[in-house]
Amino acid sequence: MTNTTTSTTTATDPGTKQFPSGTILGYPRIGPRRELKKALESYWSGRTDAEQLRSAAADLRRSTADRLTRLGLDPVSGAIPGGFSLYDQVLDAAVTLGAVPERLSGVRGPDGGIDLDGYFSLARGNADTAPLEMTKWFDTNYHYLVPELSPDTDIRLGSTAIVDQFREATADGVTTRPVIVGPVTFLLLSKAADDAPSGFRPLDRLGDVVAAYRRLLARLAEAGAEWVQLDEPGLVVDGPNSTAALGAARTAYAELGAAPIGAERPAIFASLQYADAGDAFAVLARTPVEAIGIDLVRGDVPDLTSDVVSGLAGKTVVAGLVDGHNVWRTDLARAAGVLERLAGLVPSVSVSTSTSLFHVPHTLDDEPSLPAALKSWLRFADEKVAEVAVLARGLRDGFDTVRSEIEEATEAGASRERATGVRDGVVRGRLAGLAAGDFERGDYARRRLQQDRRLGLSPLPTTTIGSFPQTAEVRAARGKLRTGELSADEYRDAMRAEIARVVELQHDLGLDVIVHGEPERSDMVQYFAENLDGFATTANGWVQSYGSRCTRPSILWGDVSRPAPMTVPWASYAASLTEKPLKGMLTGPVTILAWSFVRDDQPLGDTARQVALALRDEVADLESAGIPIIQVDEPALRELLPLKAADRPAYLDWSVGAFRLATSGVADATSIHTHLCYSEFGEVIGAIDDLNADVTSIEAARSRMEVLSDLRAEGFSRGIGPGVYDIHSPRVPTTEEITGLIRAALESAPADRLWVNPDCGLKTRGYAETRAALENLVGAAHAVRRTRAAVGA
Ligand SMILES: Nc1nc2c(c(=O)[nH]1)N[C@@H](CNc1ccc(C(=O)N[C@@H](CCC(=O)N[C@@H](CCC(=O)N[C@@H](CCC(=O)O)C(=O)O)C(=O)O)C(=O)O)cc1)CN2
Ligand code: MET
Ligand SMILES: [Zn+2]
Repeated sequence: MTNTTTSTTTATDPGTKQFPSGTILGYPRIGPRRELKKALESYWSGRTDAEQLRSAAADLRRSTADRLTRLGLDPVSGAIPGGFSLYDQVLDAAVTLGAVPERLSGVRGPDGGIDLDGYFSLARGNADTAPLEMTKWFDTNYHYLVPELSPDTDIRLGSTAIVDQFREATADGVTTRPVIVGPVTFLLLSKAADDAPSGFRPLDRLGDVVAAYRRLLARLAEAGAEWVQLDEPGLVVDGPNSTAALGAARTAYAELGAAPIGAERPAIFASLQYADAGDAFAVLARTPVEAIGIDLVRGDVPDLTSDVVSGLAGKTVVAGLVDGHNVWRTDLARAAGVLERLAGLVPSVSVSTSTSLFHVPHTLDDEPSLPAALKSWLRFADEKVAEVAVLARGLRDGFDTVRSEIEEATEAGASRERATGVRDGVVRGRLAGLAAGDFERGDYARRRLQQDRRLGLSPLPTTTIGSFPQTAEVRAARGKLRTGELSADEYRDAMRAEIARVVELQHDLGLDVIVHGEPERSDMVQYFAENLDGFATTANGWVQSYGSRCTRPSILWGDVSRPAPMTVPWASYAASLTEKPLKGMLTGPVTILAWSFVRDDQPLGDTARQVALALRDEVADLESAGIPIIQVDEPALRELLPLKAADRPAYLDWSVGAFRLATSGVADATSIHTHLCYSEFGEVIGAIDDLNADVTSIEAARSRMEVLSDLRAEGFSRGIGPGVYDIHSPRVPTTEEITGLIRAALESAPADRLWVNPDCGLKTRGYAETRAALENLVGAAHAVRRTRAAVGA
């Protein structure tokens, strides 16, 4: 193979440094052993002070820069990205712009700035104010904070933390590449504040936002930054704002690029991520940015018309060939091929990850229990950095110089294809034998009649979403099981004791439908992964989900089957303690996929149906054990909705199909519930109806029941439980507030279909607030029942 890139560097403006040949778009912030989580939680609880938090964060940034240097990124050419955040990168962008909504202006310090506690109040709320809303970052399980803008939000360079961090690294001899969410994506991810006039769109503030970014870039240039990365994944998403977004990108980057490079700004690297670059690539090619990043894991090499290629003069195309969002080893031969092809087409090419690596765990080196064969197919963040370094060396010195690394990767891929467990004839045979009837239940009216008769519930039945607070004692017991300090029997007894306490609490509170409380689950996906064949779980593979909260996504590597019942003993034990109906609790196939790292060697729909069949067996066993209600949670149904409109119908088809396959084996008298949260459901309302669940509980408290009118418009006519208690905050809602929400819900759904429940599970809450809030929830349901009975409704 030949090296075609060395001659291209001259195309770049002589004032501009060449973009580094290999880089990553971002790196995990939480720390290999969750150092940031621990520092944050200890600061929030008052055990440590601001200075200790600042120094823990600085230590983390320093050890990250050291590690990335050791792994082969150049410490002085801007190959090492900044992009650290104490909580969230979108919040950081908002704070950089000083963009604090009027309702939260109390978080400003005396000098008008936002100090550490103000920052955390925006993220987590305080005694007086609700925090910014939190929602999913593109199609991932990471949650960002939603900035609120109005025509008079004060937008100006409000914080220079990003400049300070650049200087901090420089002092250590590392020239980083500061990273910030780009101006257009920032506005696309923002929402209009409640007090904004109707018709206002955040994009209307583009001029002010760009002016503030211009000042930020000037400060970075002054500090010596040669490159800055502006993340613009918002530009690749199909949606009602797509056209406006591309127009805004033209304006924003013409304006930012007009400033003289070196003196007033660093060279600009605009990165597109999470999907095919589509039209955004050509748009950016025509702006005066110096580098454009594209996701070549999810997307293809862009159309390189002569017009686009001439726009690329002086620019570097940064090819995202190492997957930032999944853990499989890169097919280096394929990646090298793409790089060589690109190098022949455009003036200058570099290699990178497809997205920031903060979606994957730190390192495989801290996973002694993962089987060696599986490990040889995997790459976590550090190992991916090494892959980038290999490809960059190939680009610079010719791919012959990395021949052995390429061959090793090819061999690992071949061994994965042949490995036992990757293909299981029994599982495949079962899938091949599925018929249309396996996805269908009986007529809803008949189901409803039989379930009503069996359950005998009052109108507006009360229930919870499944989990009760995960206490330190419960987690400690699981810790002791792992270390062998508790035997399996002792652990089972500890969980049973917890279940008994939770059932008794629900009796005390007067809840109508009882749950076992999920104490045995470290996580609602990991628990099932631990009990199913085809999955592996990690010891330290933590990934940030929001703020200090992390998950250890499981690795779905082979064909999936269920060796034994997973939840039946817990549910049966809980049922034995109560006369009231017990609701069994499972995580649905789509959510199990969404929150795991999933094999990339077959269509997701096939994998989803395998998981669905395993769950179908569990549903059947719960039914045989006499459990009358089975809830199958699908909070991630919206999360996996493809960013490209053309891919959505096929996704909705397989995702809805997998849920139906898991739940359609039951008799009419068995009630199937589902639960959805953490998303805006507008775009998947039709799919929610198609799930064909008897009852759907859905997050609604913060949006004051908005979702109900959408459901009504869709003709949704089965049971519905809009959340009336926002479990994301420790605040206890009053009986009056909840009564108000139930009455609001009654305007969109009749009383005989309405359930009363919280927004989501209670695992992150404490017992004191949980008890108080549920007391008010039951009180509110009873109050509404009484007034309706009095007027004969
Ligand atoms: N996978 C997933 N994604 C999700 C959700 C979810 O529940 N699961 N919910 C939504 C919001 N996201 C969330 C993500 C994480 C957490 C969360 O609370 N995570 C916990 C960890 C939960 C866990 O895995 N717990 C384990 C391990 C706990 C632990 O830290 N153990 C200690 C030892 C404990 C001891 O001995 O006391 C240790 O390893 O150091 C367990 O209970 O077994 C945390 O960050 O603190 C909540 C919501 C959307 N996405
Ligand atoms: C993120 S959805 C959570 C549903 C689960 N049953 C729970 O209550 O925790
Ligand atoms: Zn939920």
